[in-house]
Amino acid sequence: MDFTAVPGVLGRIVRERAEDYLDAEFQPSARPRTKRFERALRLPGLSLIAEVKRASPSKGHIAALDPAQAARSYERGGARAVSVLTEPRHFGGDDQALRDVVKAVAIPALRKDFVVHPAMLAEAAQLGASAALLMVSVLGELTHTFVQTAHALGLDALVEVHDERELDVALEADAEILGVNNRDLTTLKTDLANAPRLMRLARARGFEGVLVAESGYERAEQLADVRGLADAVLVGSSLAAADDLEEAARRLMTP
Ligand SMILES: O=P(O)(O)OC[C@@H](O)[C@@H](O)c1c[nH]c2ccccc12
Repeated sequence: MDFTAVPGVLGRIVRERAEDYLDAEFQPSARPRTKRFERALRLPGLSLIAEVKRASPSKGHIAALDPAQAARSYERGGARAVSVLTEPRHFGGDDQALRDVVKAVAIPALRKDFVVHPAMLAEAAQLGASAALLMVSVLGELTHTFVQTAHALGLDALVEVHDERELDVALEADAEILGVNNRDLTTLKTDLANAPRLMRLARARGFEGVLVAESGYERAEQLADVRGLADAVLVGSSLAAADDLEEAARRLMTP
């Protein structure tokens, strides 16, 4: 795969990840799909996917979280799933964080990384994740193949889009769980109107799967626009930076 055309900050990260996995071998081990992640998001009301995020390109250092402790706090605060960043250079993640979280909580875990190689999906399954993030901005027309690979490994795939063109690709790829990112990962600018707009468009085009609004949420009032539209919301920085993660999760989700 060639990622020279991926622009901005995203391009840099993706090329680094491609280099990391240059010699990786993909050894598929088929597993039945449990759809644990998908089912958690489909529970009545707006589901919270809370993210273990220690740093980011837009915020720099966020918090020196202990992943297991953080995930337990999120779970007590009502989170229905936990997202764990495993990207090491810009997000302070690692594989051990995911392993620790899976052991610590009963709710399903999402591997959050810049997936550029199928070996990263096999790894996600091995580490105990129930789902993996797939970004259309990175995978383009290969998204379909990666969705199929994730499913064959027993994983749910959260297919992320940021604009209308990417939405078309995701729908063509038979995504079952669609994430709309409010943040443009090439410029790091966030616009909270983006997720509601593209989620409405997805429904208008006949998408019947699960919808996830991603990024930039800091206060309960900001969720008004996605209630009744999204099945779930993915929140990282504002929760991770809080003194009391459990309380922050609960407060954010209380309308
Ligand atoms: O920290 P925030 O603004 O609450 O955002 C969380 C999550 O949506 C964000 O971390 C994210 C969304 N898509 C990604 C892709 C790669 C890395 C990170 C992300």
